[in-house]
Amino acid sequence: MALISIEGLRKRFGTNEVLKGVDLEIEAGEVIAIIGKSGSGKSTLLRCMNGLEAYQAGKITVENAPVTQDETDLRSLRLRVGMIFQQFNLFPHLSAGRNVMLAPMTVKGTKEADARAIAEKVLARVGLEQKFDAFPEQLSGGQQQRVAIARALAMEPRALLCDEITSALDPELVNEVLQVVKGLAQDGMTLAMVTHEMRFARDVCDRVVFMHLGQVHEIGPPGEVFANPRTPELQQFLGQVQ
Ligand SMILES: Nc1ncnc2c1ncn2[C@@H]1O[C@H](COP(=O)(O)OP(=O)(O)OP(=O)(O)O)[C@@H](O)[C@H]1O
Repeated sequence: MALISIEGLRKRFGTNEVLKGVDLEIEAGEVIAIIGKSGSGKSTLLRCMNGLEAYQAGKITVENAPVTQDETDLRSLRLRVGMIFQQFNLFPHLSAGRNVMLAPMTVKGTKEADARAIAEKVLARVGLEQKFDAFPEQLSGGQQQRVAIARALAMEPRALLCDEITSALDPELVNEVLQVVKGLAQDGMTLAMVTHEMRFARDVCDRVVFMHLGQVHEIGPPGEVFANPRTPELQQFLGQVQ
């Protein structure tokens, strides 16, 4: 049984159909890179998986529970699936530690002392155990994104969805964030990443999903997808990004 299962997913904004029947199964512990041209529907696919966007047709389940816009379903989904965005979205008036503590305290009702212990643990996991009391403006972009990853981890999710999480960073800060994600992958976290980092996709991911015009156009292990693209669309895309 796949951890995340997507069947015949269709999503439109007004008359613009952005996802045109997406099928995808993600197993527990799998690391998936979602690649494709701008506008091919990558972000929309992730946002549908996390209940941030409603969809018109098809079915998404996480651990067999349907992803819908129903409040109860959404609350249970938030406990199981975390999402990290291009923008870090930290509260500027709260320390790194407090940013991390907030999620379990507000969503799960975790007591303050327990939330603090969780925050210390997850900040250590992203290499920021020294930065509990630092405010976002005192941190680099890479460090802020690592706090955002820690905040997602504080919910003890079954899967993490990452939407271009290094795209807002200066090039020299990209690697420290990717290293953290690589560590999570090695620890068995289920990950779906929309990314432009082809080397990361090749080195770390189990499978690569190439989106084109709102559909999964090619899918397979990176060794196959990058070395032997079957369609001209993927050949052209790889020619542009590599
Ligand atoms: N909230 C929205 N309202 C209307 N149209 C939207 C909305 N979000 C996305 N779209 C449209 O959906 C299409 C797919 O967008 P999406 O962001 O999923 O693509 P993408 O592959 O992630 O692209 P990028 O790499 O540029 O982020 C685009 O045509 C976009 O304009």
